[in-house]
Amino acid sequence: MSNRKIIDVISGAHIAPPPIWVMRQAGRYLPEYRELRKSAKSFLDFCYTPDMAVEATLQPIRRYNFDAAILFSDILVMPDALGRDVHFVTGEGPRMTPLGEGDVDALTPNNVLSHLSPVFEAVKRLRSDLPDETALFGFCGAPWTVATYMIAGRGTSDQAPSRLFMYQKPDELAKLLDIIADASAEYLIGQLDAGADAVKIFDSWSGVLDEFAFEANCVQPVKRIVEKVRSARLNAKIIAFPKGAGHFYRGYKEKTGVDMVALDWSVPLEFAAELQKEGPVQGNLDPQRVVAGQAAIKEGVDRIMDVLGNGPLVFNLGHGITPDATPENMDFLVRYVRGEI
Ligand SMILES: Cc1c2[nH]c(c1CCC(=O)O)Cc1[nH]c(c(CCC(=O)O)c1C)Cc1[nH]c(c(CCC(=O)O)c1C)Cc1[nH]c(c(C)c1CCC(=O)O)C2
Repeated sequence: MSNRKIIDVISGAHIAPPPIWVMRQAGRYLPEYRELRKSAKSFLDFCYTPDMAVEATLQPIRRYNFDAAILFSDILVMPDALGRDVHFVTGEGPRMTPLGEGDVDALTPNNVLSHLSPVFEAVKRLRSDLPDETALFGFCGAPWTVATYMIAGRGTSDQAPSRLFMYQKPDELAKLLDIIADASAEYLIGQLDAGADAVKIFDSWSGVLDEFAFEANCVQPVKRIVEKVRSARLNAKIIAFPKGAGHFYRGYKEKTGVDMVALDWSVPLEFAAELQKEGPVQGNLDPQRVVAGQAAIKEGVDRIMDVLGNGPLVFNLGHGITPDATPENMDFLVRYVRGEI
């Protein structure tokens, strides 16, 4: 047993009430985040300034004493470190020049660790600033999800440009996924060495692929990262979030080798209970319930706890909290899950 509950659950323990943290727990629903954000030149500057990244990470811990803090950063620091021109347009999202002819070969994987050294500095400071019982998570994007932004140059609703790229340039895609996977493994090892207790791989766009493409573009690259990280750091705790994987959640833990799988809110609870027999699960409240208010939160939490509460569970939302959720509703969620109200 460790003194960090979430780490015990990731190792397979059942803890009641379940430990809780929330995807995007540092973010625009918090007034103190919006205030801090104003002082940053750009979103990437925010991520690369350890003082700011540390402060943003700690804000939700001060308010809600979550059982885990997640490093404040973004999955798109990876294409930035690989030499693409990443920027964030306020109110719209990330932008970069779509990959063109020869661009994959021109990526700069050897620069990644030095480019991302401010992130390691933030992790180091966080581990010493956080309460001892609060776990610290590092993270990266999964290769497929990161690749979708690099190929399209922006977020799209169905990743049609990346699916087309996959059929037209399969070798180019395979090369790209390998480059991102290897750089991401190094990046996660760096975060673990700086003090992260566990790392999470976000595959937010795994739900747009057929069974063959899911296996090749989501399962295999995540497995590659897990193997590389574990060959360097045997006991690394690794979580993955293959959002929208649906049926493909079955067996995902075993195939990739991760310790815990995060579930989106579309996963039926009875199916989630079967997945929980494969190992610990995290999830999966619809974030809109935290916008809607107390009745919606109670109903959703009760349903999850009825079905998943007797096994290894980390309570979380099924995706990130949205900016229109209120800090008061978040407070209610945390206290309700902890049985304080
Ligand atoms: C796909 C993805 C991205 N980033 C991330 C993912 C995977 C998880 C998911 O699916 O949500 C991951 C991410 N992004 C952010 C974190 C920080 C840690 C935390 O969860 O609190 C994490 C873990 C901060 C952020 N990343 C971003 C913000 C908002 C930007 C701002 O504050 O100006 C935050 C707090 C920007 C971002 N970053 C990304 C997009 C599409 C956007 C724009 C959409 C939006 O604005 O919500 C890419």
